[in-house]
Amino acid sequence: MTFKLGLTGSIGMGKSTTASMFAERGCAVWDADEAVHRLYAAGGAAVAPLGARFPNAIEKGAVSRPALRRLIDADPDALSEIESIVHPLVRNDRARFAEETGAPVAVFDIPLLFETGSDVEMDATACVDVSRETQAERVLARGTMTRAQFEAIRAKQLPNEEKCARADFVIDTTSLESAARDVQAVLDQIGRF
Ligand SMILES: CC(C)(COP(=O)(O)OP(=O)(O)OC[C@H]1O[C@@H](n2cnc3c(N)ncnc32)[C@H](O)[C@@H]1O)[C@@H](O)C(=O)NCCC(=O)NCCS
Ligand SMILES: Nc1ncnc2c1ncn2[C@@H]1O[C@H](COP(=O)(O)OP(=O)(O)OP(=O)(O)O)[C@@H](O)[C@H]1O
Repeated sequence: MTFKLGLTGSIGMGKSTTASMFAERGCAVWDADEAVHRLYAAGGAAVAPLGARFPNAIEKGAVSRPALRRLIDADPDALSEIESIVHPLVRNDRARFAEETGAPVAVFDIPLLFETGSDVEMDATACVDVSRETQAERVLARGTMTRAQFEAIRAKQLPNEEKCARADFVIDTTSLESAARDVQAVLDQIGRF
């Protein structure tokens, strides 16, 4: 049986970088954001059910995120309806991946692991952690969002201290060395390799 490790942490705290370190050590990796992009793309499993409820959200056979944003701006309750359609599809995608991978350990990179209650499906959970200053520097250095947008996304997520307190393992992403050391410690504890 594949051991399921849920990996989470606030925006820009190093989930993807840490997930790659697990992959380099033989783990299979599944990424929730990537799964949503796949489900929304033309031919993806979210297109028909979202289109049935929100016909305006479909453009060129795919789910349009700007269109969804406009719907949510007009009616904030739409978000929970969208989530009630999308989350079960994400959960199916994840379950299929867990069944099909032959890897001893599968890592599930899920930004909203605790917020969505997905942690209960995991055998263990890990949270990445770095100082707020470093987090802000790294996110803003990407140049993809303003400080206000960053703060707004952070405000929607559980505080990272809370995520780390709930997680079985904490991975310090202050440097690549500290993260690699903690990743190896997690794998040693899991004991599947
Ligand atoms: C409402 C939607 C359409 C808005 O999409 P959109 O990409 O425009 O906004 P979103 O809030 O997702 O992100 C805004 C910007 O911030 C970035 N961002 C948002 N959250 C994060 C995060 N945790 N880490 C990094 N970047 C983030 C996005 O890349 C984007 O550039 C979208 O969030 C959605 O479809 N949500 C329902 C599905 C869902 O719950 N997904 C979560 C994973 S299960
Ligand atoms: N251990 C580390 N040491 C040094 N830099 C790191 C480390 N981990 C991540 N970074 C840097 O921090 C930035 C954010 O990392 P990454 O993309 O892995 O975070 P994330 O949590 O997946 O982000 P998001 O929440 O936006 O998906 C990147 O520029 C990355 O190179």
